[in-house]
Amino acid sequence: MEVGFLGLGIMGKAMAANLLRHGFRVTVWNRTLSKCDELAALGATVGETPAAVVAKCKYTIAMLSDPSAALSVVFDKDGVLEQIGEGKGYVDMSTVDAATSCKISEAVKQKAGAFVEAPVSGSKKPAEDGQLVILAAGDKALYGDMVPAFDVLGKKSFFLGEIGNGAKMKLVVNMIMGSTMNAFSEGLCLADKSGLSPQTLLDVLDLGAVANPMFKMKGPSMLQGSYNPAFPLKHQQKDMRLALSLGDENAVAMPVAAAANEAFKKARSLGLGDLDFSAVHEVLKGAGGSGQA
Ligand SMILES: NC(=O)C1=CN([C@@H]2O[C@H](COP(=O)(O)OP(=O)(O)OC[C@H]3O[C@@H](n4cnc5c(N)ncnc54)[C@H](OP(=O)(O)O)[C@@H]3O)[C@@H](O)[C@H]2O)C=CC1
Ligand SMILES: O=CCCC(=O)O
Repeated sequence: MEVGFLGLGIMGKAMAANLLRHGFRVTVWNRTLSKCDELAALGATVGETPAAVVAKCKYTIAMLSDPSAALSVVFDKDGVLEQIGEGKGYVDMSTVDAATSCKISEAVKQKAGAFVEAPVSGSKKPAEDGQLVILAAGDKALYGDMVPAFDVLGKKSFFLGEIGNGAKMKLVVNMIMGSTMNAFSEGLCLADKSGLSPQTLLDVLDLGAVANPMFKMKGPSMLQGSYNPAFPLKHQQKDMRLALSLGDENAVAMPVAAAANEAFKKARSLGLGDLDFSAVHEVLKGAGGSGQA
């Protein structure tokens, strides 16, 4: 199967490499074109523009930072819309809001193309290992066509119905994740300040009802103040913002998420946006925790 791939950041690079490893023919594009070199070395063809990739491939996947990037790659000059049309499918796996997805869907459909939104749960390592959870919605026939690719990229795909449902599900999941990260960080600080070993707290948590892969994976590096980015903090804050906006639209009170968002915003203002989202711990430490936890 031949696919185009737009966006070779942390996730896109791992996903495109995974498709190549599994025998897919992949044509890649990235705004900073030099980032295509590594994929070319693995066997990818390089497209000069999003339009060139769509012209070449029946199916094109995108994995871009945020709504503004997702819209730009579709609507700007040399964008997806210039070449999408009958018999071609566009699959946006970026985390965006439902309004962005709907706008792209409408434009692609007007050109007689097909569109699926398919944001993912899971970070850099699951992307490398093909263990993502895919939250798809939109054109059912295109979804069916993409199953061979989704089976390589993920351990499970959900088809959630009409466009927007994938985006909303993803935002709900990440809102919970961002709020949980804040509670976790506060707990590490509280343990430390009250004379307990934060490391022992990690061991205790891991054996109880709230044990989860995030605590297990991020806890030890948070205790060391090490935040090598798997999921950049700036993207987590974007997701909190979009989730809070979804809460506004639906009159859902979200005081916990709102407080967590403030901590992520503070972290961004301190220049931590490109670090892993667990770097919010630096903010919470500064707000009353010790310098150690
Ligand atoms: N990292 C993670 O753990 C996860 C991330 N996600 C979501 O996946 C998406 C990608 O994340 P990730 O790979 O981590 O992000 P990165 O920041 O590593 O990569 C972002 C990508 O978007 C491109 N981009 C940014 N702005 C524009 C623009 N205006 N026009 C064209 N391209 C643009 C970047 O190009 P350039 O190289 O030129 O800057 C790069 O390819 C995000 O929506 C994120 O929320 C979802 C699940 C997990
Ligand atoms: O959007 C990023 C999600 C990261 C994860 O699910 O581990």
